Amino acid sequence: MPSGEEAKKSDSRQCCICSLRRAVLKRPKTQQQICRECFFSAFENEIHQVIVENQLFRPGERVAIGASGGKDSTVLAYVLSELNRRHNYGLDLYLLSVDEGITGYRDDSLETVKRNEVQYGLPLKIVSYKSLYGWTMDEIVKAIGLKNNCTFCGVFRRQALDRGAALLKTDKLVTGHNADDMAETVLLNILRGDIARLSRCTLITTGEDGPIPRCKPFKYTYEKEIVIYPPHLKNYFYTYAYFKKLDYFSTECIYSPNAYRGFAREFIKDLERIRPRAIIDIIRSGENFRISTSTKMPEQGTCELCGYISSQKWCKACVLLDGLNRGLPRQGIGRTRGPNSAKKDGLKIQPEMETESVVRSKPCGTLDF
Ligand SMILES: Nc1ncnc2c1ncn2[C@@H]1O[C@H](COP(=O)(O)OP(=O)(O)OP(=O)(O)O)[C@@H](O)[C@H]1O
Repeated sequence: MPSGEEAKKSDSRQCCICSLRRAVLKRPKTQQQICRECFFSAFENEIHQVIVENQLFRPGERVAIGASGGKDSTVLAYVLSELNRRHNYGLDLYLLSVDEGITGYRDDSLETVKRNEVQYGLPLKIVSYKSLYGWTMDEIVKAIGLKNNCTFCGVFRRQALDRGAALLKTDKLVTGHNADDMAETVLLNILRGDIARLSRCTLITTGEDGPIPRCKPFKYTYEKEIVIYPPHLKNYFYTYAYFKKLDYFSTECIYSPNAYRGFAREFIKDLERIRPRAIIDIIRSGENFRISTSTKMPEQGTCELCGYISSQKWCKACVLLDGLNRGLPRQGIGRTRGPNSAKKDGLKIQPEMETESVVRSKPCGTLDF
């Protein structure tokens, strides 16, 4: 909620868009003082424009919405079903959830998605790590500990969403990644010097050469406009999810001490406080990066084991799974040697080699979307 002073200020102002109603919020993205109705229109129209200008969908397509029950994907499911109706996109929308097997977190958020299924009238499909990989995240964390578990979760989720979308026979998968997520990822890929990921992380649609294209309709949508800003940061905003009274799950993952990403996030929030455009500027910088034609890029192939897209002999999920199943849970973490490099140069992986490189690696989870 805004402080008393902020509330008083906006009480006395008229909406700068319609000049009819009282302004009830200052848009984080543009700093305009506007009324609730104009905020809804501006928020939804911007997303509609992004969808149209980038030709994200074609009439008749089946689209899976990656639904975690969290703020972004809940707002995405709501807005996309509204826009689909209003603008006759002609899409068949589905909710697709991945149950990572995190007791006390994902089981609760899945209850939210089950309610969203009824509230928005969208069919729901749930796929689980246990059924796809034979492991839950609770079991993985027992094997690897809290450090680096985000790597497993990110890699497995990516594939799980693709596999779920294939089961639903959808043409596209959309996720609720927002502008803040995008800016963070640009920054993290720069910090890691990961040219290949940097060149594709700002694309609104990725994976067109893979099993299923993925789109991010919230690419330019500020997190602060999606949901109320965390109260501990002392900055309160009435935002879309709040005004629309949407039913979402707001607890952080109990296994997410992803410190490196957390620093990037805080850095971007600090920049945004000084200059709200900073988030868009970072995304634009990412979009404008050009990789020299002489830079060697990884070639896309398929995993020898599971057939999933991979630039190595084994995809990352198979490397991680192989490590888990052989009691070497650190295999494939960071820049450790794994079956891919071992196969290439005929080396046998020694646990001590892995431990040494794990110390140098940083827990970033996956920096791809
Ligand atoms: N368990 C899941 N099942 C289905 N989709 C998921 C799941 N986890 C993440 N996603 C998809 O990936 C997007 C980004 O997820 P991430 O956890 O990085 O960010 P988030 O800001 O917490 O998103 P959200 O608020 O939607 O949970 C989500 O918006 C959603 O579309």
